[in-house]
Order: sequence, then C-alpha cells, then structure tokens
Amino acid sequence: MKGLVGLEETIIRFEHVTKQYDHNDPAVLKDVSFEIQRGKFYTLLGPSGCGKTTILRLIAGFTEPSKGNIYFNGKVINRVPANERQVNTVFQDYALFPHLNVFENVAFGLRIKGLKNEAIKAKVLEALRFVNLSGYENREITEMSGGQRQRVAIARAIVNEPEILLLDEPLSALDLKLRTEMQYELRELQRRLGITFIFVTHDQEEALAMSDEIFVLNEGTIQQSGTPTDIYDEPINRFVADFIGESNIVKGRMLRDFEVEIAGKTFECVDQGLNEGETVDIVIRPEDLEITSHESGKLQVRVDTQLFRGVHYEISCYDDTGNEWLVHSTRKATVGERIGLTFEPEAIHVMRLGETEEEFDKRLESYEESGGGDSHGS
Ligand SMILES: Nc1ncnc2c1ncn2[C@@H]1O[C@H](COP(=O)(O)OP(=O)(O)OP(=O)(O)O)[C@@H](O)[C@H]1O
Repeated sequence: MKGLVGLEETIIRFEHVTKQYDHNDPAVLKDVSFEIQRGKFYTLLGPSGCGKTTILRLIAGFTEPSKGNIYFNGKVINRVPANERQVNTVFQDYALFPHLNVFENVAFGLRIKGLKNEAIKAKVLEALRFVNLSGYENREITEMSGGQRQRVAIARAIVNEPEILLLDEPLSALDLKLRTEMQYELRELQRRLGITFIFVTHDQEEALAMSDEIFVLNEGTIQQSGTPTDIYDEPINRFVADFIGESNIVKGRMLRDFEVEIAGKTFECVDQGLNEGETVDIVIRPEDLEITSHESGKLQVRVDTQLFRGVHYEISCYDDTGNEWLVHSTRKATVGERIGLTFEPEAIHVMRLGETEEEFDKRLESYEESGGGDSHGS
C-alpha cells in the first residue's frame, strides 16, 4: 500500500495539481496528488474526458499546471520544456513518418540529437530487437501491419532510453485478438526494460490485466488508486465499482460495526467505522453470489432472465424490495422460479455515499486511532 514501502523510489509526484486550459473553462484536473514509483506499470483508467491525456501531457511537458507542482526525481519540473525531460510518448495514432522506412523512423530522434551513424545504427537495431522487429529495418511504414506499426512506434520511443514511457491508448486501433497479444507483449517489454510505463485506457479489462497500479479517474479527480485486485475487490465508491466490472450496487443501512441491512434483512459484514443508521452503497460481485434453495438462501429472489455465457450462466433476479441481483453461476435456474442467494460476509463491500479515497483513508485512520476496531469479536 501507498506510503508503506520504503524501498520504492518516487520518480513522478503530482502535488495538488489543477489544470485549466482556459480561464473561462472549468478545471479538467482538480487538485490532483499522486506518486509514481520507478520501474512499475501504471494505468490511468477512466471515461472519455476525465483528464487522462491531460495528466500525460503534463508529465511529458506539452502543457503546464495551472496550480500545484509536478516533481521529477524530487525536482519541480512545471516549466521544464518537453525536450529536456527523460520522457517519451507513444500516441494513439503512432504518429510515424509514412515517407521514412522503419529504420529511419526509429532513428529520427537520434539524428536530431546529432549522434554518429555508428551509434545510431547500434541503438536502432537494439530497439527493433526489443520489439521483435529485427530484419524489418528497410521496410516502408506503409507495408507494415497495424500491430507492426505499433511496435515501430514503441521502438522509436524506447530508442531514446527514457526514464518514463507514456502510452496514450496505444492499442485502441487494433482488433481484439491483436490487442490481447499486444497487451501481453507490452507487459513483457516493460518487465524486460525496467522503464516506468504510464498507460492510458478507458478499457477496464485491459487495465486489470496489465497494471501494477491503476488510477481510476472521473471528472478530473482520482477516485481510487491501487493494485488491480485492490480496486476490483475493494472499490471505494459506486463510480469505481460500476466502472471496474459488472457489479450489484444497492442501497443499504449500516446498523453497527460489522452489521448491515440490505433489502430489509440484517447481514454480517466486515466493514466498520461508519455511523449507525447511515445510508450506504453496497457492492456484491455477481461471482460472489451462489444459488441455493428458496428456504436456505440468505436473500430470497425471483429469476427474471437467464443467459448462457459459455463458462457460466448470467442470471438476473429481483428481491422483494425491487433490487436487481446479477448472479454468475455454473448452476442453471428457471425463469420465474423463486430461489435463494447466499454469500460470505467478505463479499459485501460497504461504501459511504460519494466518499473519495482521501476521505476513506482519513476515516479509517481516525477510526483506528480512536481504538474503534478493537471491540470486534470480544
Ligand atoms: N488543449 C485543450 N484545450 C482546451 N480543452 C482541452 C484541451 N485538451 C483537453 N481539453 C479538455 O479537457 C478535458 C479532459 O481531456 P483529456 O483529453 O485529458 O481527457 P481523456 O480522459 O484523455 O479523454 P479521452 O479518453 O476522450 O481521450 C476534456 O473536457 C477536454 O475537452
């Protein structure tokens, strides 16, 4: 978790960064603070317009923050020009030069820097080897497939030996099969190179599959940051739960620590530190619900629809208070049948309405300081 790992080295730090492109427009990033550790694979995930590309542009030096500071290796870089930063970007459309062959596309930046031909050749061949394109040096860009162009764009970025590689939706132009292959390749490449990757996507499955850490963004704020499992298993609010995968999100009421009311019934849970009687959002993942007989279920529901998805059935049910429950089960049900649902206390995720990650951390901290958690089980 953040702040606990002493050996990690911070390469980028955003400190209360706000970005407004125009004084008359609303801020597109609002008081954003985070840290990026060297050598990890990060993903910025969020819907269109939430500010992902703006974060990349600030790191690359294509734009400046309106307020706050950006640190690179401990030094403020707000106004350091892009060409003086150890950062390279791979763009969505690759931005390759169609009139240059593969070798010259990759060599372009090195020629501008004035390197000697010998050095350029060695570096370009090595970069092409890294992206599995050895032997393609003399090919025209127009003769390369989408996936190959993608690799040329990556080779052109890594040939400069940046400390950070920024990737702005680099896979979005590829078909699904190639996209999956490239996800694997990119992840492997990052491990081999040991460079910090910051990858932008609005595809949650891509983010979960590739990242060491994910930042989930919405409307210019970071809603939650953490490992893929942290974010999938413990979404902090309704937005994250909804965005990061299929979820059942219903209203509930906290009765006391470790006890919550859902659909008029009382359930044991693992959450604490909320107010008694507080209305909360409850998340239960479809795969955490199990089908059982009507009588033995913790929750009684009626089956509304059922779809066979190959590995499991996707069953939609309603409880008596009108909440819809989506269930992923290997067991088949019958439409119209009344069945029971069971789940473990750990499957219930309680979220305070509209709470941010910072507020969540503060709440747990103050709760633990007050000795609140000690009474459980005694
Ligand atoms: N140069 C600019 N001038 C003015 N507004 C801009 C500029 N660039 C981006 N914006 C606005 O800032 C907001 C955030 O844009 P940004 O490109 O960072 O979002 P994003 O999350 O990357 O979106 P997408 O997934 O659609 O690329 C949007 O409302 C966008 O219209």
